[in-house]
Amino acid sequence: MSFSARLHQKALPIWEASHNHPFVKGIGDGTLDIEKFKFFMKQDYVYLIDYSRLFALASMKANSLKNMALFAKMLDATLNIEMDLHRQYAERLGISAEELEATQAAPMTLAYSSYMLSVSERGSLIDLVTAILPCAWSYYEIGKKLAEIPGAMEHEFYGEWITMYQSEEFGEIADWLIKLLDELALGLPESELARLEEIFFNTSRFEYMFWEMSYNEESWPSHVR
Ligand SMILES: Cc1ncc(CN)c(N)n1
Repeated sequence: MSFSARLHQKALPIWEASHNHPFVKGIGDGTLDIEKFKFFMKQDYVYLIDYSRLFALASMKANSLKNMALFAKMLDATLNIEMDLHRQYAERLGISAEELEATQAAPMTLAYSSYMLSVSERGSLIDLVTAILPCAWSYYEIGKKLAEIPGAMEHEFYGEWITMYQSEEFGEIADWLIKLLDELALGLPESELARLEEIFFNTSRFEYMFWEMSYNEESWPSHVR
């Protein structure tokens, strides 16, 4: 079994909980309360700013010129394609790009981005790739699953979100990260693999918690905002 398949198997119960989360189901059947989606969009935007920084860091830590260029491409795709989806949704919701960028990160957003940044800054390239993989891979899986629901991609509000995450271009990023992880993991001792498994498990948990936070619109208590 490849290392990525081992990680996927270990985190499967968490991934399934994400797939079955009412937030995700609500996007799929079009019933999600727009206020919850608005909360998610704003938090996701500030999350993606730090996620983009990780691609810049990955480019610096990359082991070849080819991989440097690929990480630079992912940085560009996140800043200019994925985040553009957020800017477009924001416009439809009456939020300006400036307001979106000035969103105050909620505790869970801050915890997730800070965890990924600290693991990636302290560790080597494989730590970074392991930390970001659930982000790219699980959204692609969710996108594909939701796209199977008849009419979901044509939904007048949530259709574009599903169309983006099920896209071939988005899938290529996930596939490339999976392949790179498996290459980097070759020959590593079990103690190292187990340490990486913990990182993957943690960011999978954070992915679930991000849906949970968004569904409940959980931020700082109003008196300490
Ligand atoms: C929290 C989260 N995780 C993953 C993705 C997909 N890049 C995202 N936009 N937001």
